[in-house]
Amino acid sequence: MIALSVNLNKIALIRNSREGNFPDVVAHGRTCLDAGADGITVHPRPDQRHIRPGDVRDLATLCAGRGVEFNVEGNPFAGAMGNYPGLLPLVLETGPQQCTLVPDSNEQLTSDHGFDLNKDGARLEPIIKQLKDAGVRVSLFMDPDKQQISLARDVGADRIELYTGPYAEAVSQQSADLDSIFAAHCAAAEHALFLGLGVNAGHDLNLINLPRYRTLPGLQEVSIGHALTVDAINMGLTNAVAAYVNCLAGN
Ligand SMILES: CC(=O)[C@@H](O)[C@H](O)COP(=O)(O)O
Ligand SMILES: NCC(=O)COP(=O)(O)O
Repeated sequence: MIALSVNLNKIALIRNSREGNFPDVVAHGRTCLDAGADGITVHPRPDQRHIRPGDVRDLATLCAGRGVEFNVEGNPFAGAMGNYPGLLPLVLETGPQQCTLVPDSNEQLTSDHGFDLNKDGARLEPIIKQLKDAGVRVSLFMDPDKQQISLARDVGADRIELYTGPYAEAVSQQSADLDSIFAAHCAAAEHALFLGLGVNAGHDLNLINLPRYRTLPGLQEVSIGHALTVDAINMGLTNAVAAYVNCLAGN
């Protein structure tokens, strides 16, 4: 079974376009879980363009109460900004089951690459240890590069999350490179499994590109937000979550 973790960033983005709490991010998280999602993902960014620290606290409480996985993503090097305390303090305070470390700069529109662990491995290692000592599973956002994935194991990660943006783009463009891109993801996943790492995946996955991606060897979890939120506009959130659950089950 491949777990579906629904990313609520885009619900928060709409909420932040007005004063007040509409739509309510926690209520939408509850609806996703009621509809069959296995967990919730958020990616707080220092500029608080969508998820705010208070959302992380409230969703941690929701997920703990439901006994489901809470996955907090972000850049561990970004530091505090305003009332954003920095990823590590927020994760250590809220105790999610999983923290996915992502090498984003504050200026990025969205995540667009995995870690270069030749560059960042040494400073990630103590952060990973601190998170694991606190009982938080650590996943690293990675490109499908076997040498880099070996380094992910060496710095102590539990899992990798394969960055699926280029795969999704190749599907949407009907690119001639699609088969080789997916083959590289499969080889990367096999390598991670061989090293004892778990395999997650995410970014721009949708109902069109997921049927193939779900066949990735050993895939444990996908986190999906943008496309699922757009689908929810058309079909409703409960139906959208159910569609993704069915798709992951191969139906
Ligand atoms: C790591 C990843 O691929 C997603 O978390 C993505 O970065 C979503 O973040 P935004 O919703 O800010 O684009
Ligand atoms: N980790 C990927 C994620 O949480 C969702 O990304 P997207 O579906 O919003 O592109």
